[in-house]
Amino acid sequence: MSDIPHATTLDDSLALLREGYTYIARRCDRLGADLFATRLMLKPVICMRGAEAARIFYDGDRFTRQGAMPQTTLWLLQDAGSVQQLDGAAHRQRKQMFMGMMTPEALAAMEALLARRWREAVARWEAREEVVLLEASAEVLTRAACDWCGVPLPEDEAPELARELAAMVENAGGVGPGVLLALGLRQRTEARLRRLVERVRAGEAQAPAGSPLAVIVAHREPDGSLLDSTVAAVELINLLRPLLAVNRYITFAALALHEHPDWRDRFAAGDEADLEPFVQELRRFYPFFPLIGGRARENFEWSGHAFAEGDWVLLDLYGTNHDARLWPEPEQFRPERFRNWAGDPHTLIPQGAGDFLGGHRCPGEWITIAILKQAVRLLCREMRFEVPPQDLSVSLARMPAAPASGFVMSRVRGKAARAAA
Ligand code: HEM
Repeated sequence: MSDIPHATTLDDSLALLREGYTYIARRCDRLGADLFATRLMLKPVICMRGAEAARIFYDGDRFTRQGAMPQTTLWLLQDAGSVQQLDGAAHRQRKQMFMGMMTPEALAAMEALLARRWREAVARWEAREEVVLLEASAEVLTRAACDWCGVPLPEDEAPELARELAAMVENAGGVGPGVLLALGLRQRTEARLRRLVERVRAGEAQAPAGSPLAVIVAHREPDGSLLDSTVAAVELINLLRPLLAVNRYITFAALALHEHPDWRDRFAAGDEADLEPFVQELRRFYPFFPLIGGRARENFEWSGHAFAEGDWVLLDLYGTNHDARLWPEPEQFRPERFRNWAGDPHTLIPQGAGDFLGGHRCPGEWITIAILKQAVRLLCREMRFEVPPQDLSVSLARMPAAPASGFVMSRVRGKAARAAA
């Protein structure tokens, strides 16, 4: 690794924890390079950022996700046996299963389910003095996600499942006492979904026709076998958990609308011309996944560096979304920048880069955008609320990030209540 700059310290784990989302970009700026070598958790690693780095990392079959993340992060997020841990033809076949779920009709169905669950929740929020949007939207999304997936969820179990799924996201950073608790909760969720898969296969429970549950239960591996029931449960969680995780973007949407009331007024008036640019800017601007890890599957050269099979590499997602060469004035929230955006797959990369089927780009990107558009409509057009004094700061050292207060709303009133008043 002597051909590329090295970060100066012996091990940078503490610096990564301290600097969070800005860790890689700061060093790239300081070293004047898009890649550098360092050590994390005492292991050698190459960090890189930028559109060209994203292309190298995502296009082709150069990297595997196996052995590329701390174990606890893997267990809490994608887990063993999941699509993300597969490579080559096996990955493509499983990924096709996910992409097949993301039809325009299915996205529209999710928008409708979200609106229904949101309206029900607003009626409950009206009775409360204050509502923390980060938590409240997690529960709404859990209900909508289960509806969408075809997973039965008794009314009173939604808060508990929301807590279980949220704990997986909250603790994915892999440090702190919450990790063990989150792992325990995850085992419970996994066991519940495994039983559901087994009952559907035994004809004791119904999976709605065409639902993701029905698709996963019937999906076949390249060798023709059904998915093992544990793997099927893991892939169901790989729908439910990230669908809930969109609560962070919804909370950031509320923050952006609060801080840029001109946008809120436009959406409230029904002007949706810039709704998609607004949502894209949300995904670019606000922190979510800081980085993604991979291990080289082959020897290759890039940017004057010889990568060897087995090398551990981290790609900076947040830093690429804030790279001033790609996004002028990156620290300004400016949806206008997406008005005529050509859709380059390697520059806006909060959910990965490159191609969906050929690589590990997030299959949930379109549904995330659909949910966010609908959430902006619901926040602006279906309810009124006040934003009491609170700490809305977003620490870039905390991964995953969120406004410190979780975005507290008071005096929530829904459209129906407003019309009757
Ligand atoms: C909440 C917003 C989301 C963010 C920030 C996000 C982020 C990401 C990222 C960065 C990756 C790429 C991982 C890699 O390169 O290895 C990824 C992959 C994945 N995401 Fe998402 N995601 C989100 C929502 C979703 C949703 C809504 C779903 C499902 C409905 C989903 C399901 C998946 C799956 C299954 C993969 C693995 C894909 C593969 O390995 O081929 N994600 N996500």
